[in-house]
Amino acid sequence: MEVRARAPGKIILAGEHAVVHGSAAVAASIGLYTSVSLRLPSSDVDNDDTLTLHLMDVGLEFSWPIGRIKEILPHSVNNDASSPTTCSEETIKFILTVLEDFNIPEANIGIASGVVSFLWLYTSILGNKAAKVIVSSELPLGSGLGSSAAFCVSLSGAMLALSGSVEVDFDQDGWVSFGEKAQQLANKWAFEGEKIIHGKPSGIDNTVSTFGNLIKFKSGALTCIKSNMTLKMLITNTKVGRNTKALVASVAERKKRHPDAMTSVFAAVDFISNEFASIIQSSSNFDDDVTNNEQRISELMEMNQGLLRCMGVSHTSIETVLQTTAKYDLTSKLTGAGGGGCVLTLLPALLSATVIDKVIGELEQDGFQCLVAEIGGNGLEFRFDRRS
Ligand SMILES: Nc1ncnc2c1ncn2[C@@H]1O[C@H](COP(=O)(O)OP(=O)(O)O)[C@@H](O)[C@H]1O
Ligand SMILES: C[C@@](O)(CCOP(=O)(O)O)CC(=O)O
Ligand SMILES: [Mg+2]
Repeated sequence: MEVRARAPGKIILAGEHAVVHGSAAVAASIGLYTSVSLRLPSSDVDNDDTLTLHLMDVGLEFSWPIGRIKEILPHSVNNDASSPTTCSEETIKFILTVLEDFNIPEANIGIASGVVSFLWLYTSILGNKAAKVIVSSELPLGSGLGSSAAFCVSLSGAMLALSGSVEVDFDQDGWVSFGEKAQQLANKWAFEGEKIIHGKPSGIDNTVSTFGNLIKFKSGALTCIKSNMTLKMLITNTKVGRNTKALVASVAERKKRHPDAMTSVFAAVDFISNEFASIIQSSSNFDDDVTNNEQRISELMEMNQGLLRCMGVSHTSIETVLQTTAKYDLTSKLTGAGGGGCVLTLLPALLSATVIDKVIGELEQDGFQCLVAEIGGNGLEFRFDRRS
């Protein structure tokens, strides 16, 4: 039996980092997906009693005899897919030492936390069944577009679909969404996976990846944003690698050193995100309103970027993108954890295609990679392959 699941990446329009400290943030799913194929052996011939994980994006394959899985993660014998649990620091460290056997190349060392996350989710949701799992993604990894959340959400979705603990319709054709209860459970499990990769995630990335669309998120609570404003954002990948866990920890350290100043910074971000959400929610399609709203959004993005600088998460590559887009009177801000990664540039509705092509040309000349992605599409979906 084979199930496939896919979950989208995201952009954070306002409020990254501050959201970890209780401020509001606004995010949207994007039309780039991480996909998982999960196959349980259907016959004894198929069953070689191993759990295999193939990570296509980094060309790595991991395999464990089921007996070894029971030794490493004994909770797999008594797993309970319906109650998400946190992997302890001790267990994370232990699994990381077990992964040393695989000699993961230094360039891909960040992948180890993704593998720990996989093992935790798998053994918690499906116990110690043999299986072959393949993951591939359209998202750049470690670039601020939420690949870690899309990884955890798509894995949780595929695992839950075969766990017997949520209701799924095996007879539907094509990609289908889970029901509300299954979505909630997949989101909770994905959050547990994100904790292993991010350390202290806010939960915004897994939530927007699970439910899709445009959301406002504050202190774990989600508000769906209904908007008829066509928001067009250019996404520029600086291709400077960074790690969300380290950046989130560096902001927490800065908060410890300057609690009052940082609390004020986070409070300012809260106002920015709330205003951002209310502009896109209330917008009309009259040309004057669109231009006026775009100007307000552009100013909020500029202020948010300034505050992200105060948090210490900008980077020279990000500042270069900002300077290039400013030459064309366009406003940009980093998205996600910063420190490199991706930058968003607001593309006003009346901006000509010629100008857009020129900006993209100049950014690509500097060695950056530009993406134009659909904003606010579907969240987690699954499909069954009946041939297997
Ligand atoms: N397709 C994938 N294959 C393997 N690991 C992945 C994949 N997508 C995400 N990951 C895990 O997530 C990590 C990147 O997460 P993170 O630093 O939060 O950046 P972002 O979420 O912005 O892409 C990777 O180092 C890896 O552990
Ligand atoms: C910095 C943060 O706000 C977003 C991180 O996003 P990403 O992993 O860089 O895609 C952290 C979080 O909210 O968990
Ligand atoms: Mg991430």
